[in-house]
Amino acid sequence: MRDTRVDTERTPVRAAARFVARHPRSVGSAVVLDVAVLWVGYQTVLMAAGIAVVAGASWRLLDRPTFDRFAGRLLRAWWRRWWSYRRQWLRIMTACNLTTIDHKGNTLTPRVTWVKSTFAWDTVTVRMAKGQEPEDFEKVINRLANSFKTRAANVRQLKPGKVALDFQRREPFDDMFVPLPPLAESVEAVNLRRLVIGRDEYGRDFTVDLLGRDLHILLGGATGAGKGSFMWALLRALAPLIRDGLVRLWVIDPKGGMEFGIGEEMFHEFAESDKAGQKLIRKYTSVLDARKLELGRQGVRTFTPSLETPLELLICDELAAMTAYADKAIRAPFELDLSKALTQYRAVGGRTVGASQEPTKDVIPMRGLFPTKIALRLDSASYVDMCLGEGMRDMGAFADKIPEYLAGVAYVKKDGRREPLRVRAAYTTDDDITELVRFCTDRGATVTPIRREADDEHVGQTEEDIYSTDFEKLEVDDETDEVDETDYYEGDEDEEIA
Ligand SMILES: Nc1ncnc2c1ncn2[C@@H]1O[C@H](COP(=O)(O)OP(=O)(O)OP(=O)(O)O)[C@@H](O)[C@H]1O
Repeated sequence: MRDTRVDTERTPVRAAARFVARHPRSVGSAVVLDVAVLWVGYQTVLMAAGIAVVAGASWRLLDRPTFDRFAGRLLRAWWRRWWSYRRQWLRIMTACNLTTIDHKGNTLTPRVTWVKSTFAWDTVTVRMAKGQEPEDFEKVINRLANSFKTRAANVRQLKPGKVALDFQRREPFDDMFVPLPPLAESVEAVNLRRLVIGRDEYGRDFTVDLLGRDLHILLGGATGAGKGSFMWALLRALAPLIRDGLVRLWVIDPKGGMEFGIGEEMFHEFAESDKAGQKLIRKYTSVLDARKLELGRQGVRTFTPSLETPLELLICDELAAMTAYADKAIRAPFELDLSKALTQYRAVGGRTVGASQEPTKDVIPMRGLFPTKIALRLDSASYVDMCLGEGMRDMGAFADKIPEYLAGVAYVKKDGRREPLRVRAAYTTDDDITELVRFCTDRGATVTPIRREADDEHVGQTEEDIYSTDFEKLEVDDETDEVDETDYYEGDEDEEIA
């Protein structure tokens, strides 16, 4: 049986030309090295190589994530391409029945064209042999994973004739304990630009920047994936500011308060039904509209949380219950208000965290407005790009491959960063939540249970009224309401401080 990847009538020159064409970088590096040896002598080249190795090793030791981002993954991809994949390729392809025979009886073998490597996963791009289809690889995917000694593997068709094989080499969170950071005692100990809520795959703190990059956060995850752990870890990181009235929580838990009912006392507003949630967000937007007008009048352009203008954090646990499954009369105004919350309150301290089991466009039409997206374990591969953005799964965000036992593990995509990052949130138990609530309310409860109020401004309205919500008019209305709103909130804060 002959290997026909190279022509039967190959000459050394043709073989060499083909090799150069197929491996331009490796051949280029070898040529540069040879020229350098001839030019400056091998001692100098050896010394330069030694310095480069020591510098690289020190960089890796001091800051592994940046080393990995800029150099490590290239070196690893190059090494793994040669050592792990190409070296044993023919043997494993043959053993897994992934070769075909052409009309002349020649054996055709799939060919590795590219290898990409992240901290935990390798992606091997393969040109299939004639007569193959992606299903041929799918059928033997576990055999491939075992042959290459990887934990898991996965096949994707990239385009006709090409597939990507993803191999998971390691699972950093198997051995990494993610501790719950201790409660900060004072406001001064909290940095809103670095709220620690977990660890990343390198063992670094995973932080959220509520003043800059992470204005609004969308969490996508199947049931039990651990969405709650991200939200509670964030609240825990904000604890002293919540206690002192510098952060106010507006929480919508439309599934009857299953997730957040336990923390009701520490919330400024709490809604545990879709109807109450819609009222809550309406109130939220009117408060921030009023603030926008007021700060605009004063010419204030940079937001600093204060007792007069606290950071207003809106949390919605199951967005789908508000945007997809609620009555149209609730859904339509909620979507308008949520879109407004995501686009208009950056400079006046409005922040939003939303969670959903189905991060599809139908369910969350405004998902593109969340600058930070976190994909926990998802039910389907197609949800990954829907949650994190186009092409993120190809870049290594295999959220659909996160095993159930790794609750709280997720891929994060932040605006301005190309690659997804794998992280795990610290887990907040019910006892930790009780401690948190006690801590945040020891100077007086902050909750104003909106759901118990009977002032539903939509009661008696027709669907048409609600659809014709006019934001310009709303702003005028807000101006009229402004004094009431401000009085109402300042009163609340004063009580808390006293
Ligand atoms: N960060 C974490 N670390 C370890 N275990 C976790 C973590 N987060 C969640 N878990 C485990 O997973 C379980 C489910 O978590 P959680 O209720 O937060 O999921 P969820 O995504 O909010 O689910 P649902 O959508 O059904 O509310 C928890 O009871 C806990 O045992």
